[in-house]
Amino acid sequence: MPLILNGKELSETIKKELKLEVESYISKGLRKPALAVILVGSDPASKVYVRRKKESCEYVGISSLSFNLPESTTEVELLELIGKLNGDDDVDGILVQLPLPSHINTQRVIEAINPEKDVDGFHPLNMGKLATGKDDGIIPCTPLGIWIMLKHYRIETFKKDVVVVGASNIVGKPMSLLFLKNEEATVTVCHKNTKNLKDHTQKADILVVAVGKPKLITDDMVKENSVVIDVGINRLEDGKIVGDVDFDNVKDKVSAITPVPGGVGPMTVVSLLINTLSIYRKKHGFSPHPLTEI
Ligand SMILES: Nc1nc(=O)c2c([nH]1)NC[C@@H]1CN(c3ccc(C(=O)N[C@@H](CCC(=O)O)C(=O)O)cc3)C=[N+]21
Ligand SMILES: [Mg+2]
Repeated sequence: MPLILNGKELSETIKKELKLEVESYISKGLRKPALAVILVGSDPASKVYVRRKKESCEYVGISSLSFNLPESTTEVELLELIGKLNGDDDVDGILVQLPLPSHINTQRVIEAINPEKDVDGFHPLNMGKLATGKDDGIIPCTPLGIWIMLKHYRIETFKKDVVVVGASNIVGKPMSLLFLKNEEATVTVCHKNTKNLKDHTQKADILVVAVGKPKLITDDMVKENSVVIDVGINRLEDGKIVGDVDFDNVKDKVSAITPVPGGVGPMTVVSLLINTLSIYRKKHGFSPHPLTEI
């Protein structure tokens, strides 16, 4: 059996530590950290994710301010709310749940968030800082969560051949930039126009898959004893949630693998808390959060 990278368990351990950390700020007389969560519309999956984020905030002692806006909200109304939250000194982080309804320009919304409050790290300034190796930006939650998980399990990344499948702005691109930081690993990014996916994935010491296609990755596509990180969240017709990797088919060939659910997803949520605390720490004259140090 491979090592199962248990993101659920690790996220719970980290949340307990974050709870103690927040208690220490409160006992110094500081205010509670606060995260504003904006949800536009009523997509069922988005509602589930937002609820998870809010529950996790409450557990560690971060106030979560909910803004549940109707599907009919205009872009101008959303931009006005963001402007108000940007100017509110008691709000540390702002998260706009994606995807947004199609009548709203997502990029314009992301760029309206004060980059210092951009807990998702999606603002071009934060993406640019990650791309240029500057350490004072915010790292997107899924890549940060994966990095923390790899380090926790003492999986070596230095000089490894990493293959990232999926080139999205929220996972694939920032993940590849993180592995490239300090010239840590050799990175290949594959996407829907990659000519022969298997030629690339077969060479990966660490394979990260973030596409959204059940069973995309089978045993013939992975290298023996490699590490497989599955970011996919696919809901099947029977309600079951599976990743992009055919877990049962691949598991006996690899040395470590993340399950879905219980792998990357919970690490994404815990990274949102870490990013919120990091912003709060900087605002109160502390160093960035140690878990954001790459
Ligand atoms: N602005 C923004 N930031 C995000 O970070 C963001 C977003 N929008 N939109 C949607 C995606 C998706 N995402 C997940 C978070 C947690 C789980 C998670 O906790 N998954 C659990 C449970 C899965 C389930 O039951 O649905 C697991 O994998 O074990 C999954 C996916 C954050 N996203
Ligand atoms: Mg994310």
